[in-house]
Amino acid sequence: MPALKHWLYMKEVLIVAEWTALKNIDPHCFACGQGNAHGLHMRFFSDGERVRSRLIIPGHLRGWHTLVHGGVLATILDEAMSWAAIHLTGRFILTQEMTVRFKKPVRIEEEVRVESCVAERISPRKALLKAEIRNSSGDICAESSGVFALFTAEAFTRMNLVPENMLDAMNQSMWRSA
Ligand SMILES: CCCCCCCC/C=C\CCCCCCCC(=O)SCCNC(=O)CCNC(=O)[C@H](O)C(C)(C)COP(=O)(O)OP(=O)(O)OC[C@H]1O[C@@H](n2cnc3c(N)ncnc32)[C@H](O)[C@@H]1OP(=O)(O)O
Repeated sequence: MPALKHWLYMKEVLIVAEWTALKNIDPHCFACGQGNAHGLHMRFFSDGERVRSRLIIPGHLRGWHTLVHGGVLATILDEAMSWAAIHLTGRFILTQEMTVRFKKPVRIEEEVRVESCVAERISPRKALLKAEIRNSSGDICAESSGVFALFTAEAFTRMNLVPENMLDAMNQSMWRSA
């Protein structure tokens, strides 16, 4: 897949940052699983400092009338922070806590973009992540911050949350691009 290009100007030197598609090995996740019939089918890209995705939120995920349900926006933010935590720290993760600020309504069937980054590596086992959702006009509609627990493969294995074969597949491929 051709990489998207993001142009950054720093100290008058033009740097081209490649946005690389990130590999997903779990087809069932509600947010990113490509095989989940009821899911959001999010795909992620990273330039090495940020992670981003864009999607159109389907009509069955509405709250009031044509507005996207706030819990769905929280899921999108959680997922974006999770992928940033995984791919930018190189660890397995669990969301430990998150805060969401809903700033503007988002409409169903409208394209939104979400972008996330690591704000602070609090300790070897914790990171603070941030994410924001923008509508098609570029307005920030929702933003979040969250504390993520970071696990080595060995520590994540001890948590016994993911079957061993899946853990192996993740371990072999999670930090490679698609
Ligand atoms: C995920 C990997 C994916 C790989 C990806 C491949 C490609 C991508 C594909 C697909 C991506 C999908 C991405 C989806 C992501 C979605 C995110 C979610 O929805 S996560 C679900 C919601 N969150 C929870 O369910 C957390 C529930 N909470 C907890 O489990 C605990 O609160 C926890 C672990 C976060 C903190 O535990 P405490 O509050 O008890 O903290 P303390 O007292 O420090 O720890 C107690 C003991 O727990 C272990 N422990 C805790 N944190 C640890 C850490 N960071 N490392 C190692 N061990 C740890 C240690 O044994 C520790 O004992 P000692 O302190 O060592 O004596």
